[in-house]
Amino acid sequence: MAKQKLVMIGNGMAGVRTIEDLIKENPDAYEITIFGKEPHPNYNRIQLSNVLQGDMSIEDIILNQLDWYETNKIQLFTGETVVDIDLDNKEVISDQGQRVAYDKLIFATGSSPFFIPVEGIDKQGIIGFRDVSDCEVMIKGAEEYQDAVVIGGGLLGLEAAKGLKNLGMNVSVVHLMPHLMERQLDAAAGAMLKQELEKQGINFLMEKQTVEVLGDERATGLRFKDGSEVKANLVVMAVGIVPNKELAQQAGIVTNRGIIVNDFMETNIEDHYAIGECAEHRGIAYGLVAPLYEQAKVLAKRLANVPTEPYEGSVTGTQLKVAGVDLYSAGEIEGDDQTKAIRVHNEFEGVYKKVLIRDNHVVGTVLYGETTESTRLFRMLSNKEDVRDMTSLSILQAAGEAEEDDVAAMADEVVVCGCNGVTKKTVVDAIHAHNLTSVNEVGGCTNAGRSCGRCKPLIGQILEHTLGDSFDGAAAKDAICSCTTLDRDEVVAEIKEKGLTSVKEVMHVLGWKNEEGCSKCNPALNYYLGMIYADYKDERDARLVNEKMHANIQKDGTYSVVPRMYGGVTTAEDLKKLAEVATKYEVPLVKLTGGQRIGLFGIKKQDLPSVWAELGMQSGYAYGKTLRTVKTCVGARFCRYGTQDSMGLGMELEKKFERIDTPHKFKMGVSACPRNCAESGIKDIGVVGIDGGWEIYVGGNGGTDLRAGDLLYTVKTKEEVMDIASAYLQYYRETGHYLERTSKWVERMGLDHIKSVIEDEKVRRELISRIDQTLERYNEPWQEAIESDEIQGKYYRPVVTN
Ligand SMILES: Cc1cc2nc3c(=O)[nH]c(=O)nc-3n(C[C@H](O)[C@H](O)[C@H](O)COP(=O)(O)OP(=O)(O)OC[C@H]3O[C@@H](n4cnc5c(N)ncnc54)[C@H](O)[C@@H]3O)c2cc1C
Ligand SMILES: NC(=O)c1ccc[n+]([C@@H]2O[C@H](COP(=O)([O-])OP(=O)(O)OC[C@H]3O[C@@H](n4cnc5c(N)ncnc54)[C@H](O)[C@@H]3O)[C@@H](O)[C@H]2O)c1
Ligand code: SF4
Ligand code: FES
Repeated sequence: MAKQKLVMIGNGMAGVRTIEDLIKENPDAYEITIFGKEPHPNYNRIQLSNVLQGDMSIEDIILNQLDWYETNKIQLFTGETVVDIDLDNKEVISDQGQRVAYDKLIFATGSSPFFIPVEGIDKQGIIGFRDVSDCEVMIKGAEEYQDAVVIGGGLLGLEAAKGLKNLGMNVSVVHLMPHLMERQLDAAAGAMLKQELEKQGINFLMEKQTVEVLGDERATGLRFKDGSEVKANLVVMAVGIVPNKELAQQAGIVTNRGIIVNDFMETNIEDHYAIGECAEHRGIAYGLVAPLYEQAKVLAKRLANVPTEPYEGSVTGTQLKVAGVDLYSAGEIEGDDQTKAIRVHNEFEGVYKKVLIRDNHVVGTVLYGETTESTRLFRMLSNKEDVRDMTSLSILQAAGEAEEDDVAAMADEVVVCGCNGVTKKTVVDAIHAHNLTSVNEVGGCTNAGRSCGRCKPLIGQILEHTLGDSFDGAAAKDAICSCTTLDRDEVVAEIKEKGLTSVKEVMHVLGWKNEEGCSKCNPALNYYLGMIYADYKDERDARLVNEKMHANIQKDGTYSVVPRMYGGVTTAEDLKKLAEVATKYEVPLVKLTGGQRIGLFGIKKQDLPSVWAELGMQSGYAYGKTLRTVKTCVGARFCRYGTQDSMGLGMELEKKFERIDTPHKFKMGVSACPRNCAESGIKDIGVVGIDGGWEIYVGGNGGTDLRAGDLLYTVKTKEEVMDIASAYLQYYRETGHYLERTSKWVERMGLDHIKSVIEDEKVRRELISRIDQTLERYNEPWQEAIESDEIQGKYYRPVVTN
């Protein structure tokens, strides 16, 4: 018997999830055709905020690669829009003139951004934030223009604003109401959010009604009802969305705000269904994936002819995906005469929690600054749990504890992944049935974690609990330490995705087993945070002892002091100072180091600040995971073989990159001819002068893992050396594992791959720009210690005991 033909209009998140579920129910039920207006396979629209913020690429957010469609024999037409439906003949008609017949038709057309109908709204430079192309326009706009305005201070507007800010624009958010996200937050939480985002450099224009877009062809600004104006060459509309219902409406299907469906996602015309944001169910068109995926399950079963419960609507919870903001909101926000509120407002710690209760049931919650209770409160809310026997404190505090501390105590029916409605039991069953050992594998099997990603740490804990020792065995190989099961890439991705900004926050949010962390993860997390955020405020206490002290501890408990001698060059003045200090403090050993400088060994901890003050020199970071030295030969200035100014280039390199944090220590060498007196062949970056230029070697190592450097490039000028060194160093910073030397990193990444990255002009420029931004954050640590009584008290004064 010929298969029935199923056509779906729209290749987005809700629609494709329906097809995935349908295939699981019955892979052979239909011959499936999908039309997608966008040129991409189905991708995770939720993560567009991360694409805009530069943390992910389009490739990273693809949910179904093209081979998924092929494997499942789905005919996919991308970049093709359905423009009409012939209901009588059951055919869809595309903008490319294609007619495709169907037995059943699904509308999965999503929504479009709402554009406020004001004068000038059709000018250039005004866009929504809905798809990949919008992201591309914004990213390009940020390269050309300075001033961006986002209209709408809701979820989408704030995520757009943060993305544009990260792209280096001046960003103002125009909001109609007195506080931000008024659909999700009350005034108190809204004010806290505004304050945090202002700290992050976003400007707010509250209670402003836009009446006109200024400018000729392109927007130059906005005018408001009160007569005031703001400059803007890029305007992002984020004032809500409108379901794409026109096609259905044209065809005679009943619509209201969206396409009206019953509890089985059926429209008023047989064999015609609607799913996702374009559908209106019991008066609601949802704009979050969790309810849409619930709808998808029901529709998939309906299409597969499998009995299903009806879809009766959803309670939704939301969070904002912006760095440094931890908020959660579900259900009612303000309450009424019948509701009682439990409220905690800790202004000192920036925490606000409100739970609304009516008739002994939680009906709403707003959390700001601390959201560990969100899953539990949401469950109480959606399950309509009776709370009459609970105290107000236990309603607030009971949440989170059991889940966090004891996965074993978590009931089977607890929803682990809110976006995808996956329970603990589903995860555990999948782990057993399919021998799953990683969070990604659980996602592949159950969908848990495949949307916003907030639940991934909890899935990790369930994996660990379920597999016990065998999980440790499977995960330990990659986990950054035994406090977590997450590996380096997962931790970095989570930090970016959730906008985590401190070591403690990472440990807390990602469910560290040991809340203080250990000596492995503390410095590693501090490094990764500093690598991700150019303006990161270093957490000194998270560092290893030598870096914390800014001096190398010796075997007898004393310290060494090794000041910078850029390029191994010193002066009589500096030598005199070193001699005076060595005499005054009775320094037991004055030694030339392997890196061409002079070290003072055996200095008492309490003498360190005064030694540094009297030397008046810069720290040589002989203790740091950073640039140590740039060894140079005398080069063309004095040596008869020298072809280049090796000392000049070496000093320039050292001055530029001193203090930059790297995954491990980093050494450079510059020799002015292939005789290589500065041992450039065994340096992390080694530069060798040749006639008319320089050779740049990378990945060399003269330590325990002896390795000769690989030739990366031959260039003509010093400027090119500086650029390549910048890009190379930054790429190592961004992809290296903490404590991985470049000799290992080059082998892991592959020299050809590194070359291809650096050769891409755009990528190279971006890497250089990021390292330049990061370099701005460093101060001279010895100077800081000299000037700060607090630092001296905390780190260098002896502890007095009575
Ligand atoms: C930046 C951003 C961040 C978000 N963050 C979150 C979040 O954190 N959490 C959350 O739950 N939700 C979030 N959302 C909302 C979530 O992405 C949507 O709810 C979800 O994508 C809706 O799925 P859908 O399939 O209904 O629509 P879509 O994913 O929009 O898919 C519809 C597809 O249909 C195509 N289409 C439309 N008309 C036609 C036609 N005539 N012919 C062919 N193709 C057509 C469209 O081009 C589109 O590709 C976010 C949305 C955005 C834009
Ligand atoms: N983190 C998330 O869950 C997330 C992130 C992004 C988008 N989304 C979804 O995407 C959809 C669109 O988001 P959204 O933020 O555009 O919609 P929204 O309706 O949630 O917020 C729009 C905001 O714009 C304000 N506004 C309306 N008219 C205005 C005007 N003329 N001037 C200034 N402000 C005005 C409103 O007061 C409101 O706060 C929603 O469904 C949302 O749930 C969710
Ligand atoms: S590397 Fe060449 S230029 Fe430099 S000191 Fe040695 S011989 Fe002279
Ligand atoms: S809660 Fe969003 S992916 Fe699991």
